[in-house]
Amino acid sequence: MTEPMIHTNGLTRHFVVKNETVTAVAGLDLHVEPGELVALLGPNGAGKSTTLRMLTTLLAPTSGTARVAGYDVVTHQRGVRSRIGYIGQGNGAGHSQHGRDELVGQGRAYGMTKATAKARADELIESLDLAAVADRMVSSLSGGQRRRLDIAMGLIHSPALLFLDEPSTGLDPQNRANLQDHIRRLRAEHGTTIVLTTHYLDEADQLAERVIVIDHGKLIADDTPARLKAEHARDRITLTFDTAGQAAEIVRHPALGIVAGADIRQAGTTVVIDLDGAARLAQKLLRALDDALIELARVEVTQPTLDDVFLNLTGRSLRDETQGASK
Ligand SMILES: Nc1ncnc2c1ncn2[C@@H]1O[C@H](COP(=O)(O)OP(=O)(O)OP(=O)(O)O)[C@@H](O)[C@H]1O
Repeated sequence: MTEPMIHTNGLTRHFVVKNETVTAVAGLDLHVEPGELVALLGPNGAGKSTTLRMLTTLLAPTSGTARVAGYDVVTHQRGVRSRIGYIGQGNGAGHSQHGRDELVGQGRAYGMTKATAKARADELIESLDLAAVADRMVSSLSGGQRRRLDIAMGLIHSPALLFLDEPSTGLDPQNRANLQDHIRRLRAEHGTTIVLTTHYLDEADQLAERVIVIDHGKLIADDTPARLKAEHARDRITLTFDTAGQAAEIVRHPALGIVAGADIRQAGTTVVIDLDGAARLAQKLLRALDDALIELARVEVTQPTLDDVFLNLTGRSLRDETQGASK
């Protein structure tokens, strides 16, 4: 049996701020297998970065244990560091050098020979699409190019496990999509285990095979995006009427018997119906409403998002809390 890439037991970190104890991470049990692409998702202050900093040996746990890439993060820090890459928030390549030189320098810092470091830098420049800019000053690169160079820096020593702390924050949608493609390719070509933190619900949904949702330092859900949505959220049919009075009438109308078992509520001029299998039932419902001569202003059928999952698990929206960060 192969050893898991990450295994934590009751991982906990407190900070003492002005005589008050802040629990940033509260007893996390995590398990990541080699080759997985996992997203840690949670609102601001949930404990994502603190978790990553403990897993990468940058911060000691207050209690609990963590084994990463075969080593204990407290007793074998060097072992962990030799096998992982870590791209923190806004760190990485310096400004005053050429990208290629930064990469070779980083390789040398890991004890690689000059020739090996150069060959590896060439390989990463190629695979992260940096050929056109690798010989420019780092300070002249765009945000997306900088992020890709940061990732190349984290990969110079061919780590088995790569941690990315909010890789897409600050990038425009096009650069985010491009970066996500590169992350997928890295995994496909090299089998690198990737653990990333993100505020972006769609990023976690599209990119990760497994999403670990953290809130107040605790794990609140851990599964594939599809299963999280199937288990913790339902499809939604939203009916909009011209007046709130019409909407109130519809809530009690027999035509809604079609969606018996659904969670039905009125909000102003809309009637929101949460149920499983909305696509199938929406058609029947519309036919029944039509037969009853009920006029609709608008109909919308939507699939649940990871935000719905978070909302159902915590009663709060992740979207509201992360608005500032998503701009
Ligand atoms: N060095 C520190 N000293 C005191 N408190 C800290 C420290 N680092 C983190 N915290 C607190 O621990 C909690 C978790 O912070 P952390 O940065 O891990 O969250 P996060 O999920 O990464 O948030 P974000 O998405 O905003 O980066 C927060 O309440 C934060 O204020």
